[in-house]
Amino acid sequence: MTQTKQHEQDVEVWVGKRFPLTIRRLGVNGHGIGYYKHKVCFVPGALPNEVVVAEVTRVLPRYLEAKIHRIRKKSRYRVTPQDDYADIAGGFELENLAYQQQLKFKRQVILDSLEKFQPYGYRNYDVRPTIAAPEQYGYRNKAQFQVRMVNGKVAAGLYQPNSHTLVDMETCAVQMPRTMETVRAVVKMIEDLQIPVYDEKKNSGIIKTLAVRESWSTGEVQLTFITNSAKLPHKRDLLERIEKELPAVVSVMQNVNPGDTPLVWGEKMIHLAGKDSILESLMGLDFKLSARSFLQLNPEQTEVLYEEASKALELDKDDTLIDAYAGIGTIGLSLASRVKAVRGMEIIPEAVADANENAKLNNITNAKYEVGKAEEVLPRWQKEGLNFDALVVDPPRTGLDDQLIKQILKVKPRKFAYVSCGMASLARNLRRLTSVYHVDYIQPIDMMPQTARCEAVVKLSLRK
Ligand SMILES: C[S@@+](CC[C@H](N)C(=O)[O-])C[C@H]1O[C@@H](n2cnc3c(N)ncnc32)[C@H](O)[C@@H]1O
Repeated sequence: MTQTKQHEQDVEVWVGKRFPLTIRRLGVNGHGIGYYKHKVCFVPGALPNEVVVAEVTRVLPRYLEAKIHRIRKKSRYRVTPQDDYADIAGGFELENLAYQQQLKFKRQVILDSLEKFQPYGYRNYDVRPTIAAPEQYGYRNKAQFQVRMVNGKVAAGLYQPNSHTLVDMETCAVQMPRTMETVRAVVKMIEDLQIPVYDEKKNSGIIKTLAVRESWSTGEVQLTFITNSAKLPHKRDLLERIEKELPAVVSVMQNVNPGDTPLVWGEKMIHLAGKDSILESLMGLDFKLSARSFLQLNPEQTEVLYEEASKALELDKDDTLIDAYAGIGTIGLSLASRVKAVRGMEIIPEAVADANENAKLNNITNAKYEVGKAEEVLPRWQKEGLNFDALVVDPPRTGLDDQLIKQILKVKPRKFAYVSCGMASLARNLRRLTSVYHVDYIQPIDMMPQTARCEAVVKLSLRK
């Protein structure tokens, strides 16, 4: 195409322009994708095979973003979302799509990532059908909502996609009901007591975020105020009301995270009232859970995920298992009775303290956790003479660190399960891992219905 033609096409598109668009497929973020004059156009909420009238919301050099102005031809898989704001707030991209199709989409995301990164032999991988979640709503154990003033009132919720416009969420159907009841009650208390909430433009005010986590097994709730400073005005009145009005809240914490930072959590924790943790039970074990520690968001499906990790490892009594990126030790501890020893590492100190305490709590004497980066701790353990046969890794969405991959390729543990929540990083990591390992299968598991997020367990074995 000549430069002049390209230019003519660009000026033909502007914010607000409307045109009919056929949706060809869903992108990794769950947004509908169509092509307007050969340019990719992302339309949140639009489904494959639909024809919509799209209204452009953003023009970028390589693609367009648009919203649905009207649906001309509806997908037969379109369903009515339970949340009014499903199309407004970010994070519920698939709420319009029938659940069976959501499961297919999640498997397809894996296939697309493999196609993009092309790890060795990828065309022959056994990518299994996605395991469905038992509950498609009401499963999520943690609400982490920003708190701001919206139209003169205290609001708590999620941002609109690509913006800092907060959607005040009075309900949220994917959340466990008690997490939402707690958020709304606390919003009212903040409003009544006139506690200043954060203003990012002025970097003023105190309460930035509310994090509410509920234990699936015990019903205990932990409430954390994430604040702009260690000061919390009207603290005594606030804690009194929480105690009186919210009996399920057994732990109240404050996390201090000053300034306008992209990170939600800061380093400093202050214990405000009750216990400093809540108790969760998974796989027949009890787990103490601190506010900053990671726990899977769908506890019921977590048991399925860990069972899949266990299947992929095929452990036996003489194995030493490394639980890398361990969180509070849920994977390693749930497998400890099947092996000789478990060693694990994790970067959040409170999580490691929880993991070691959780071992004691469950009378597990063959498991030990350490604070540190997997890529640094593992080589040290090697130098100290630790031999291991089995490895489970469960990294954040960014995937495995390069140094860790190098180490794994050197040590070559026989049994290796990769639990992944980032399909692009998984496919990228497999490119390197497959120089030594064979991908026996990839098992997708739906941990987060209504969202585009995918989780998978990969069974790897040494190449012959
Ligand atoms: C996806 S979570 C998995 C936690 C745990 N396996 C579970 O199932 O609950 C990833 C964990 O890795 C930790 N982490 C992040 N980077 C790390 C690193 N370089 N080394 C060790 N742990 C890390 C995070 O703090 C987080 O707890």
